[in-house]
Amino acid sequence: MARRPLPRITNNGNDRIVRGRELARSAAENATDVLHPLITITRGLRRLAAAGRHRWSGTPKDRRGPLLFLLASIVLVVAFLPFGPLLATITLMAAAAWHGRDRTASRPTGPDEAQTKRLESLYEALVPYFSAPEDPAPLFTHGGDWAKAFVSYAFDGTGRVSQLTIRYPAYFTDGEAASRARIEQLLHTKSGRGREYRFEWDEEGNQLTVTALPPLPADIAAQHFVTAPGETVLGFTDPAGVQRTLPVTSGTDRRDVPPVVWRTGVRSTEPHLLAVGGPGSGTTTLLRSIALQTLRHSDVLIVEGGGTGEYACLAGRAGVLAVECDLTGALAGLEWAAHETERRLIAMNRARQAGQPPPDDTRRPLWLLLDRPTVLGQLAAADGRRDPQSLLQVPLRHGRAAGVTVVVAEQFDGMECLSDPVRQHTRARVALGTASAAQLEAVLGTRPPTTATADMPPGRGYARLGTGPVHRLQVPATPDPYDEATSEAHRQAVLSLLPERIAPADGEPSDVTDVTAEDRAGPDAVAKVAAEG
Ligand SMILES: Nc1ncnc2c1ncn2[C@@H]1O[C@H](COP(=O)(O)OP(=O)(O)OP(=O)(O)O)[C@@H](O)[C@H]1O
Repeated sequence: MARRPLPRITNNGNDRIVRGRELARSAAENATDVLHPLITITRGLRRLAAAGRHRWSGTPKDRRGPLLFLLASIVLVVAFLPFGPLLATITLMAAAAWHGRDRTASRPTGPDEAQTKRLESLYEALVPYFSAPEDPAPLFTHGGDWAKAFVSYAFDGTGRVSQLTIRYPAYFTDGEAASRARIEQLLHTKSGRGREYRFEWDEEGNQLTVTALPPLPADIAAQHFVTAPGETVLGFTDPAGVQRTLPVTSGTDRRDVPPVVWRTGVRSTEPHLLAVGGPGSGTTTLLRSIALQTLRHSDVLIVEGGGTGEYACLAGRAGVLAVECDLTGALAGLEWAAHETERRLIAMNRARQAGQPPPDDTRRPLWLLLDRPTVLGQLAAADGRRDPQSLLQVPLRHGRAAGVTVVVAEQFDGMECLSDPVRQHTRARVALGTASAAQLEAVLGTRPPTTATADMPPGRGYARLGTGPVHRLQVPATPDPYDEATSEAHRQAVLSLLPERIAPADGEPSDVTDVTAEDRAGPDAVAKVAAEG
């Protein structure tokens, strides 16, 4: 039986366009090859004419007549010589061809001797990790060809590798953190310490890209950041990491920088934050920066476990419900916050069931900022009293719906004293200062894709929102304006952001214990008590 031919796949318009483009491109390339001498001579003639014009305009007017006469005589002589015009034309074309040649110096291709040595040494160092005796055609072998393994490379001004893409064999265990860490450690050491590197593993393509990162800007101080309500700038990061930039001022310089913006509120998937760092790493500064930003739209309750008075500048300010530094005050403040969260929830639910918008006294967000609560927990345990962290359970669990945000700052050595609800519900994470890989992993849930710098400035670290990528982070400088070591510019920057003072300056802040459960007409009631106290 004769088979019917299969129907041909019809060419669509796109194929024709692509083929047409290819034809046009190859025709243009061929034409350029053929016309190249003509193009060179034309370019040379143009250059000679330009040089002649330049010479003519540079000749003084009184000498132009004799010069013209000389030129005319030469032309006349040449015209009457046997083969004169032909020889003159050939000479002119030769001169034009000489002057019209492409003078752009051909750029050196490939690395120079020192760079080749560096690449060779990197390649040799990688051989033990990227080779196996059973491999019949190893990509990495001693004395092998590094050019086959290094897909692309770049060097900085100092001759050190600034970018390198490495092809590795498919059998390399790139899915194992330990194997990757070994390679990263080796490349970090061999490419030059003192810089930060980003490692991007393309497991599908068996390629690793190493990029040297410039330091993050450490000159940005506290200021009014252009953000929407519910957005808080944690700090600044690499341009590749985020999709937006913020205009900032640094001295007289205005520029756009990429921020790490944390969104809170009903739709946030990371409604609470945990910041962990070593001593002096800048966690208090981060909390101060957050407080100054949120006070524009929210009320803030601060609990300071360290008891060093580093939030004194905020005491008695509009919107600051209390700055609690002792256990009694912290317990009272957090108990109020737990009740307030419940009150808001109930009021909002009732309004929703009645088909009404949420009541006004539930709309202003409430922030609870706790700096080193585990210190207070230890005091409470010694005293046989309640751990202040236990009072965070309701705000952490229901805070998102009730407009209550919890931020906890702790030191690495106090991490194991953090309660389970704090660990579970703080899905926005920040790790500041020098830390081991294990410490960073404990805070961020994964290892950062960048190496640490030997010299971490204060406020430098990493941020991770939920399960998102880990960003390098530099917190804006927001020092204590009452600290004598604070520079005048930074002091003024912070003072200018403080809300107006509504309680006496020495104002031991509010005493939230005065607010009873029945008297909870919103945070304003506490603020009123603070003002009266
Ligand atoms: N982002 C920053 N930019 C500039 N300086 C900073 C930054 N963060 C902190 N600092 C400076 O580093 C020092 C320590 O900061 P901070 O008190 O915030 O650290 P900490 O983590 O709370 O430490 P500790 O708990 O030991 O007090 C301060 O002098 C502060 O001004």
